[in-house]
Amino acid sequence: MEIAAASSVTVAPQSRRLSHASSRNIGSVSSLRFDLFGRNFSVRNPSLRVSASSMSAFAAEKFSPESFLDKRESGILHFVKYHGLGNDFILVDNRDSSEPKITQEQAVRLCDRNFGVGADGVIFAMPGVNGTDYTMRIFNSDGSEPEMCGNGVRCFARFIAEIENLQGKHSFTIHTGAGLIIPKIQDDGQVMVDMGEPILRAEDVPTRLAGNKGESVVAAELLVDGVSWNVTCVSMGNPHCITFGTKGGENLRVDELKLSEIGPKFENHEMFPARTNTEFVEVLSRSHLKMRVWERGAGATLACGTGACALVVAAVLEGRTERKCTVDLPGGPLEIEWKEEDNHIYMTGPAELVFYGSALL
Ligand SMILES: N[C@@H](CCC[C@H](N)C(=O)O)C(=O)O
Repeated sequence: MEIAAASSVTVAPQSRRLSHASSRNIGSVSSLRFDLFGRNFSVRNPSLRVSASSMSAFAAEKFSPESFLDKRESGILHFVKYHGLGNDFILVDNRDSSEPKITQEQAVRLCDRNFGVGADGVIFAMPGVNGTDYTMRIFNSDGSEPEMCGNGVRCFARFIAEIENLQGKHSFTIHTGAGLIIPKIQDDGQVMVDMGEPILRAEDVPTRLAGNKGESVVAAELLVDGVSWNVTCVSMGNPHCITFGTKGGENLRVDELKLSEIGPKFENHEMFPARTNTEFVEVLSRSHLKMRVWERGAGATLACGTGACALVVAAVLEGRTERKCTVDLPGGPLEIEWKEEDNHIYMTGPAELVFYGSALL
């Protein structure tokens, strides 16, 4: 049985128990809606029996993902949490507006793993522009706004399929800060994304390191805390600094890295005017790489899709691998191919729904 309780239901703020002057037992419920401090709340499967006094009790509409997302109470954000290989996001249905439903400060609070929902970022599904189906915007967990997110766009595709109630194979055109991105949901649920072309011109990455291969920065020297690292700089719309190790040093063993010490030094290095994401990479074979990432605005994450694409480009430019590679990230593998015929990078990997929720703003 589902019950929607109108505003005449009162809740004792401290005990959080329904209070009632005179009561009429209306049985056990599987879903309850009520007002608290002027806000509407939903409780599924409440372990209580509800008594109604002067209130009017009536059957609510069925509690389903669609009706859940359609509610627009002020002060409450309905969201769906997804992850792509452990890189996790709060997805917001923003299809009715080109302004994000929450501020960057609110995103920081929601992403907090102790005081909020917990996520690496918040992603907004917005109306398309210039003939595209949708626009994707994202706030990092520190509130900054990146141009693009690879794992996020796979989650975005699954989210759209969910809220548009689409089944099976689907493809969308998505406008992002990195231009047009086209994800395709495959039969097995994995998402293949045309991530477009890499940007290599130093100024456009952006990096202040001087181009050493034409205008690109490939296997160049970057001094970090007195240590000389070998870096290649690639933008996938967002900036990446890729390193396979120190100058003249051994191949990196990424498990041995002190990522939280070294990561912020790359992220905030003066050579990166827009800060940078950094991928530390170990070459396992000419088609198999292993990486750990320190993300701009989010720190150590379990996966970075744009990072995996950028590092395959770097590995090819440095002559370390073929153009098609499996990249092992802490959260699992991604398949990446940098195609010669169109210069586009294709990324294939999973995106999983974790839970639906509502958060107080
Ligand atoms: N994890 C993402 C990248 C998210 C944006 C990044 N932190 C930035 O600031 O550029 C991915 O999967 O690509």
